[in-house]
Amino acid sequence: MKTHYTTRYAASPKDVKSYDTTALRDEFLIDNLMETDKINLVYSHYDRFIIGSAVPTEAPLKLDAIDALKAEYFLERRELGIINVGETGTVTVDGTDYELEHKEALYVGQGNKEVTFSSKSSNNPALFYLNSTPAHKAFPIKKIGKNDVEVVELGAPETANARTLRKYIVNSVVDVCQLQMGMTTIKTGSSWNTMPAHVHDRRMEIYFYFEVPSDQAVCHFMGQPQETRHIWMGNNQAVISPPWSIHSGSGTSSYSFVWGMAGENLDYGDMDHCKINELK
Ligand SMILES: O=C[C@H](O)[C@@H](O)CC(=O)C(=O)O
Ligand SMILES: [Zn+2]
Repeated sequence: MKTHYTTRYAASPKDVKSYDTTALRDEFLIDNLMETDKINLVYSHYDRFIIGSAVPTEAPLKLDAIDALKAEYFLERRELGIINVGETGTVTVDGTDYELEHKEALYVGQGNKEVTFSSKSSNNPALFYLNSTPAHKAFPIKKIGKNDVEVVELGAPETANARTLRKYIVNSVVDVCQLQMGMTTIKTGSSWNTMPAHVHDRRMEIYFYFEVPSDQAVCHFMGQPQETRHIWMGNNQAVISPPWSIHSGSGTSSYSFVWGMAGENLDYGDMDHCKINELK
């Protein structure tokens, strides 16, 4: 079995105030993604969101039903979003192949029994980033190519937050139960994502940072708006944002990240914005 998983529990903001660097990283940082020939998953108790990666080289990798699900197969009561941030690869769902090029996505609805991942070239593998949430309705599988995404330009160079946001898995593009996923790329010369910061107490969120140069980093900010903490992050690392937490980062270079969320509603724009000069 090549599907590995660890569990993360939910934390109270009262407790998180007293966390030191190690405790904060142990609880919220995910730093074992994109290991080759493995499917690595984190089962979070926030909205029972699963974060993971699949990097097949020579042999395909099969998504197993991890014990935490107590299900016959992984998608028995779940839906899955996949974004390929590597080279061309194929996701096979119950015998049907879906080829995903760099930055293409696939939505796989509840009830599909077998999901496997393979790469076109074992030397330049696909890097499949995975987000999965509980689902109570079976929606059709849909591939989201580069031209299917909704593109939004945000920010400005003067405020160092000029960025392009691409909505891949949102309910105006694909029918979903509760999963939302997209990708944001910071423009050269800008550093901030999600500034002004926001919270959405109805939904948790995961940021997966990639395209971070190996000698650079992103300083990710979390916590209640008047009680923030930071986590320094490198390439191919993800961070869990509890519903009560801001999620915003500033990089030492340009970078990209995949955002994924789930919870009470499917309204992407439902955010409570924080005043920048009131953050603490
Ligand atoms: O709830 C929405 C999410 O936090 C992200 O989509 C925000 C983001 O990518 C950005 O502003 O740069
Ligand atoms: Zn958000």
